[in-house]
Amino acid sequence: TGSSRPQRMLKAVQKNATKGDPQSVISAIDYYCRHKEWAMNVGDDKGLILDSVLTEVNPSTALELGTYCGYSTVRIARLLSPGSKLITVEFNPAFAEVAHQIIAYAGLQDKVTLVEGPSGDLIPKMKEQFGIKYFDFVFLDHWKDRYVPDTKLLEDCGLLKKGTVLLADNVICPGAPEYLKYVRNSPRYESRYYKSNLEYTKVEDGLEKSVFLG
Ligand SMILES: O=C(NCCCCCn1ccnc1)c1cc(-c2ccc(F)cc2)cc(O)c1O
Ligand SMILES: [Mg+2]
Repeated sequence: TGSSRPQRMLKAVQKNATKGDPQSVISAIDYYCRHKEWAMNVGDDKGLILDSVLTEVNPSTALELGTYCGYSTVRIARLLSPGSKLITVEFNPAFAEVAHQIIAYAGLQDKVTLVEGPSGDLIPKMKEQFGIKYFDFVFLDHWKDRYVPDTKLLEDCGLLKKGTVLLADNVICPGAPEYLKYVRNSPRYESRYYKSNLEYTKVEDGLEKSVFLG
């Protein structure tokens, strides 16, 4: 049988990027997805917003929900200070397999723990299994109808502290209307919308940044 879109993306990285150079991996994926084959990476436009929020937060422990092929995993991990850790959760084994290889190609495997499985089951195990007290930063980029239940789960499991930053992708396209209502109406969050565009297109999309107030 033929290759998958993630496998073709990996091939493009292996062909066009330099091993151990995260920026070249990011550029190779952006070029491929803009000129050859669209894919649901956060992309270069929203990626710049992700970079700026990350640099501002400078998290010691970060969580990503929705690894896909590891594009945003590489964007996040390349900006982490020495000793900081990123845990990334992927439900789809085929996606996780490609992501492992792209993260390793970028040379960032020591900063990243990729966990396969349903986020709803894994979040309650974070403290015991990964020795996490709380997360300083959470990037939500998985199933859009899981943003609210998983945010509530993170609260209930005591994984958020005063000042933890949640950054959610796709709040306009495909959209996460319940999530926007939840964080914008809750007294426990201070939210702000960063307008941008859907990766590699002219369609509007954006990121919602929500600071947990404790
Ligand atoms: O569905 C998305 N992501 C979740 C993928 C599966 C997550 C599996 N998982 C991981 C952990 N727990 C569960 C997504 C979709 C689009 C999109 C936009 C327009 C369009 F026409 C088609 C698609 C753009 C994105 O940026 C996205 O992120
Ligand atoms: Mg997304």
